[in-house]
Amino acid sequence: MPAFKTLDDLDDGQRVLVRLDLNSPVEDGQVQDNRRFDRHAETVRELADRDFAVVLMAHQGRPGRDTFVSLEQHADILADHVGRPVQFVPDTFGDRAISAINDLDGGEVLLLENTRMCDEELPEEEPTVKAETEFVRALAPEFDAYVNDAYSAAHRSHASLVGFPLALPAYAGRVMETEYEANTAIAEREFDGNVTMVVGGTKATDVIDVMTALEDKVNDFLLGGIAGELFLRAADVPVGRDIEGMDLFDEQWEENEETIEHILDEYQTQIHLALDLAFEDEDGERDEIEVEDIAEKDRAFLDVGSNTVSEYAAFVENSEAVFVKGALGLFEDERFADGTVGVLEAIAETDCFSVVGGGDTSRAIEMYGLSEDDFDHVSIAGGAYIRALTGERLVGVEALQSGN
Ligand SMILES: Nc1ncnc2c1ncn2[C@@H]1O[C@H](COP(=O)(O)OP(=O)(O)OP(=O)(O)O)[C@@H](O)[C@H]1O
Ligand SMILES: O=C(O)[C@H](O)COP(=O)(O)O
Repeated sequence: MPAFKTLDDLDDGQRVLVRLDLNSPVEDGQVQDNRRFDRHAETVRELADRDFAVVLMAHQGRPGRDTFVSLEQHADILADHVGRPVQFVPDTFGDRAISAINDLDGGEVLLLENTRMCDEELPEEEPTVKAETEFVRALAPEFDAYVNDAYSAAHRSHASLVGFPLALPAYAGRVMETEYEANTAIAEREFDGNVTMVVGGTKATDVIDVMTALEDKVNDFLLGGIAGELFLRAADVPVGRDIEGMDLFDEQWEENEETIEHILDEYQTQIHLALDLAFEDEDGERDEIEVEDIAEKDRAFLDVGSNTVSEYAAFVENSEAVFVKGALGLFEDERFADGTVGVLEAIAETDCFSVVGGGDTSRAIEMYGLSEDDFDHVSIAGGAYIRALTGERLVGVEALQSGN
């Protein structure tokens, strides 16, 4: 059990400051609705129903990027999910924010402006330093308690995440609680049978870190995506050609070649590589080729093939627990979704303990009509999920734990 307090330990009707992670894709200035809103709405609704005056903090993007925008749109999207109005004030901790907080009654919800618009939020510093910022010192006296629900940002030592737990009694929100439990399961739980990990996606370094950290915990790694092709390359298969506009292979190969070759050599029996791969033929259709028939690096591969899916599905069926990190193909294009979706379907049909993580990969569940209920947990975390899998500590979680 996590050594942090939860909403069950909090008396109703108080004034609470709640950190969410509503960091979202932004297209042409429009904030895109996504699963983070839906998940956090549960925590917000519970607090409002219990008559708390609920003040929310969250971040969006990083200074200098197109995604660094106000949280005004987030308030409207969140209100739809919570089923209650969510007021918004374009201020982080100044007079306007304090006045809006003072005007808030029990059962009402207010969202403050993007925490990263406050200069003291971002530089990564020790919690004790963050607790002394004006940001924390101005807001904390307005509240009885601080709730952190932003598991997916818990790897950042920012003021809104690590400063407030030192200034107020601190509690974990419902998202924090469930994400923590599921994502640390691979490190902390003992499973009776086989533990399988599906690793794909575009980030070779992440995949390598996960495999190295979990070699004792995981019986079988099923590889796909760009990472899988880099491992095939290490096994002397001439693959890893980029599609136009993407530079996914050569740089990552140069950076990771030695480590990939070492891992392949060291953990041979645990590592399973694609048997066949899919590509786009001259007519724009999906076609497949056996890996052993690939003679030249003359085309880009965009998915694992159907024999690979069958083999990977068989591993899944014999597993006690399956963890997923990264997609097996370019699933956003329907022609190349078979690998990712086929393996997710196999997991959904099997009665194993399952966790699916990674912002992109978990999107495939929604896109292809799978039900989240068929998985034990679908994480809304990216960087924090990887860190949890590799056993790395999360400062935001530690700040909650040390306050108790
Ligand atoms: N063969 C391929 N060619 C091009 N893209 C691929 C291929 N295989 C997988 N991908 C892409 O990998 C992406 C997922 O990779 P990523 O490493 O970002 O994983 P994630 O765990 O879902 O995300 P994140 O870590 O960012 O939250 C998908 O968007 C998919 O299109
Ligand atoms: O979206 C995320 O993964 C988290 O909100 C962290 O965002 P960051 O990588 O910009 O700190």
